[in-house]
Amino acid sequence: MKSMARPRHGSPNTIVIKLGTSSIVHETTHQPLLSTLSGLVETVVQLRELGHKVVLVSSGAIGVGLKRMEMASKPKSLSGKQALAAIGQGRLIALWDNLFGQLGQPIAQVLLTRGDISDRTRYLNAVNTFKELLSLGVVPIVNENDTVSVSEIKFGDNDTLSAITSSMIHADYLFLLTDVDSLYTTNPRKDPTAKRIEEVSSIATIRSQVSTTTLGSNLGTGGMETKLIAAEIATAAGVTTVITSSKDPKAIFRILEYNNALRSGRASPAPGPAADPPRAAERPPHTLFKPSPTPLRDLKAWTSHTLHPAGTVIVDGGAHHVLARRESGGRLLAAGVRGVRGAFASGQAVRIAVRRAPASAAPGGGGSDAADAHEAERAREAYLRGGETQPGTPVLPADASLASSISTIDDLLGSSVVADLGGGDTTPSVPTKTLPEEDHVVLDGGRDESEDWELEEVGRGLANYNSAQITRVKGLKSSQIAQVLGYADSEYVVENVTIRVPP
Ligand SMILES: Nc1ncnc2c1ncn2[C@@H]1O[C@H](COP(=O)(O)OP(=O)(O)O)[C@@H](O)[C@H]1O
Ligand SMILES: N[C@@H](CCC(=O)OP(=O)(O)O)C(=O)O
Repeated sequence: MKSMARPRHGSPNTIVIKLGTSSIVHETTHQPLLSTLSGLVETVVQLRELGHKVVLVSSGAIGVGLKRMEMASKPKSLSGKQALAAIGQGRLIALWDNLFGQLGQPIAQVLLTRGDISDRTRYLNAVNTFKELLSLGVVPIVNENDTVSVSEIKFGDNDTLSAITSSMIHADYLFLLTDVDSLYTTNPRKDPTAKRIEEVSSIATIRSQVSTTTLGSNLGTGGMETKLIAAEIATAAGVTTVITSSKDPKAIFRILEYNNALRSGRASPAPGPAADPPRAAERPPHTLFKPSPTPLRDLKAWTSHTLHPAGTVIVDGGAHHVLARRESGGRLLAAGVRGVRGAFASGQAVRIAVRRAPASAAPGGGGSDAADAHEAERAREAYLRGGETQPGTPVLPADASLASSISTIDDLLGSSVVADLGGGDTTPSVPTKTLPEEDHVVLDGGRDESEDWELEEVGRGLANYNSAQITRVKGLKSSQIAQVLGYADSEYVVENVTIRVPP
C-alpha cells in the first residue's frame, strides 16, 4: 500500500481532506459512522508516514449535537444550529482525538470564521499557525466556528472552507469526501441514468453540463453546488481537487497513485487495454478537477475568495481593459473610476464592476468590430494618460467636506443600491442574479440614475481609500488626489485587482 502513494517527484504533498456531515454521522440515527472515521484515521496516519502533510476539514458538529440532544432534525433557527454546534463540536473533536490517539497521532482543533481571515494580519497568523502545526507533525482538524459565525462572517459551508484552507496553505490536493463517489451529470441518488464526470478542466463549462440543484442528505449543506464552488476556488489557487466517496478512504492512495502514474505516462486516462509496462492502473471512481496552470498569486487569491466585498467600484471600459492585462499589476487609477456603490473603508475588499448596456438598449448590436476595437484603444489610452477629467465630474476643492460628496444617507450606507453577492454588504436590499455559466454576477440593483445600464461584477480588489474618498477623486488624474483629499497615500485607488470577467 505504501508504495502506491509515494510522494510526487520525491517531494511530499500537502493534502487537505474534507469530510462532510453525511460521512460522519448516520443520516437518520445520527450515530457516528465509526468504520468510515477509523478508515480515514488510518489513511491519514499512513499518508503522514509517507511524508505527506495532512489537514482534515471535518463537518459534523451539528450532527453530533443532534445525537447528544436526541433531536430528530436540524433546527431552523440560526441560534438553534449554533447551540447544537457548540454542543457537538467538543464531542466531535474528542472523538477524533480518541481515534487518532490510538495510533499516536497528535491533532489540533482549528475553528475559523471568515471574519478571522478577512484581515490580512489575522490571515497571515492563521497561515503561520497551520505551518507550525504541520511542521510539528500534527494533523490540524478544521471546522467553521459555527457558534460565533453569523451570516455576514460565515463561510457558510465546509466545502468553501476547505477550499480556502487549501489555498491558504498552498496544498497540492483537496479531497472532498462525500456520500457519492463522483460528480455526476445529475444527482445519482435520484436519477439512475446519471453519468459520472471523470475529469474537469473548466468548471464554467461543466456547469452547463451537470445539474446540481437537488440536495442529498438531510444533514449536508449545499450538496454538489458548494463542491463545485470549492473546486473553483481551489483550482484557481493551483490545488488539484478531487470528489470521491468517504466509504473507502484508502481509495485516496489509489487516486494519488493513478494520477501520479497518469502524469508520468504510466496509466491510460480512459479504461482500455493495459499500457506497456508498467500495467495501467484501474481508475478508482472519482472526479478530478485540474488545477489552473496560472494560479492566482497568494494575495490576489486572498482578495478574491476570502474577503467579503464591502462595496463596489465602477470602472470605465479603458480601466477594465488595462486591469485585465497582467502588466497593469492589478492597480486601478482614479481616472478609470466612474462611480462607487456602498460604504467601505480603506483596506476593505471591493467588487470591480462595469456598466453594461442591457441587450435591448444596444440597437443593431452596436458598432462594427473595427469601431469597437478603435473605441477600446481610445478608452485604454485615455485611462493610461492618468485620466483626463471626465466631463461633468465635479472637481472638489481640497477642503471639500465629506458631507458635500454625500447627498443622501443611502450614499453613505449604500443600502439602496448594493446587492448582496453572498458577501459582506450589510444591508442587501436587491436580489442578486447570478449567471453561473460565466461565473459572474449582474448587480440588478445597480442602475445608474440617469442611464438604463446595468452593473456587472468583473473582478475584486482591495481599496486604498474609503468609498467617500474614491467618490471624490473619481475620474481625476492621480496627481489631483492630494489636492482633493488633502493627502495621497497611493496614486492608485484600488490594488490587488483580479479581473475574472475579461472585457
Ligand atoms: N450532479 C450531482 N452529482 C453527484 N451528487 C449530487 C449531484 N447533485 C446533487 N448531488 C447530491 O449531493 C450530495 C452530496 O452533498 P452533501 O449532502 O452536501 O454532502 P456532504 O455532507 O458530504 O457535504 C449527494 O448525496 C447527492 O445526493
Ligand atoms: N460546520 C458545520 C458543517 C457545515 C457543512 O458544511 O456541512 P457539510 O455540507 O456536511 O460539509 C458542522 O460542523 O456541523
